[in-house]
Amino acid sequence: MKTAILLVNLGSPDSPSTKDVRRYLNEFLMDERVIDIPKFWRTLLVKGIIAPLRAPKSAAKYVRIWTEDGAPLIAITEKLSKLLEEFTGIPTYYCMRYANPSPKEVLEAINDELPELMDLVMVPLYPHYAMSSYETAVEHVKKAYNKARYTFRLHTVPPFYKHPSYLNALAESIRPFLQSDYDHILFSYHGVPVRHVLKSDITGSHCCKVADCCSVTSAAHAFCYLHQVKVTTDKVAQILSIAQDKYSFSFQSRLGSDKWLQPYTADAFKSLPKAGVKKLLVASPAFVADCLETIEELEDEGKEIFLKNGGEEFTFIPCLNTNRLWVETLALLVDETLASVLTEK
Ligand SMILES: C=CC1=C(C)c2cc3[nH]c(cc4nc(cc5[nH]c(cc1n2)c(C)c5CCC(=O)O)C(CCC(=O)O)=C4C)c(C)c3C=C
Ligand SMILES: [Fe+2]
Ligand SMILES: [Fe+2]
Repeated sequence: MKTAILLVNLGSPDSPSTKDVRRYLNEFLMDERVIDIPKFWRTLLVKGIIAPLRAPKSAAKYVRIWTEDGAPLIAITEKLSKLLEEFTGIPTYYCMRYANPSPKEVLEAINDELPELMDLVMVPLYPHYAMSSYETAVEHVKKAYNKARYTFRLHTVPPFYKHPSYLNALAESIRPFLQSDYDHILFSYHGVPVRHVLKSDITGSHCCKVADCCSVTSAAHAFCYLHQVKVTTDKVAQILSIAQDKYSFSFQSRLGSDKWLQPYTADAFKSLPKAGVKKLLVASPAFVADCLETIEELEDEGKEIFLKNGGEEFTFIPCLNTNRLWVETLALLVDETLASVLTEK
């Protein structure tokens, strides 16, 4: 085989025990692209405060979502990898940014199992660019790849937030839910600190500096999480003919006291019922696999907040997971990346 695929996702703890969750949180939050403060202060903050305090609480949440196949995010990524291999006929592997399986061990396995390999296509399983998700995953895999001096080439699928095939797969996964008598659909994205958006602005003068920055054409958009989630939201709403006043977007999973992108999802769950939204649909397009942040934070906690504040029906729309159109989208993204490499040659 001359070509192979490597899916890269975020990763989950090895088990829902407090010890494994603490180890996972330490690795995750010590990443300089996630908590971007000097290493001395990051170490004090993460190892001294956040990980020890958060680990038992997060572990209890992981216990609630754990399945017989393990962590949902990993189990879904594994199934997706098998389906993609079946569909494309191309050997497909997966690794995680944090915890296991690590890029190092998977790259070694690929090298051992595919001696003829010439091109490995890495697919970061994030539709949108953020330094704390897409960028860190790509750089981590590249570091392991460069260290080992493999003979095969490594190529990377770019963020696909506005790729027609991804938008279509997402829209079709949402469409059946629109048959119900809903009042509003909320697109809830994982949040990031506003500072990260400013840092990723390659022009240094566009994001959050120009009025209505996300709508004004700029080279900054290639790296702007805020712009990209807005594009995904509007394009999916357009495909599904959802009226402008029937949808909105928000950001979840805030950590720490920094200013993160707003509006916050938890605030939306409180305010929407007061604005007359009794039947709510919630989609979460920043995640392509259901995980702690969707099953626990949206489906469980989110529903509770919404119902407590006067909401009547809360429906969570599952992530793309192992959806057939999503598998086809991944195959297309891989094909297009390989084609662009061949054109460059
Ligand atoms: C869009 C993808 C993601 C971005 C961007 C992102 C940024 C980000 N995350 C944290 C802190 C945590 N995130 C946690 C879980 C988690 N995050 C993502 C994706 C993105 N994170 C996923 C898919 C998951 C779920 C993992 C799973 O096992 O199911 C957690 C761990 C759980 C918890 O204790 O809440 C933390 C911590 C920061 C600080 C950040 C940007 C700076
Ligand atoms: Fe996160
Ligand atoms: Fe922007």
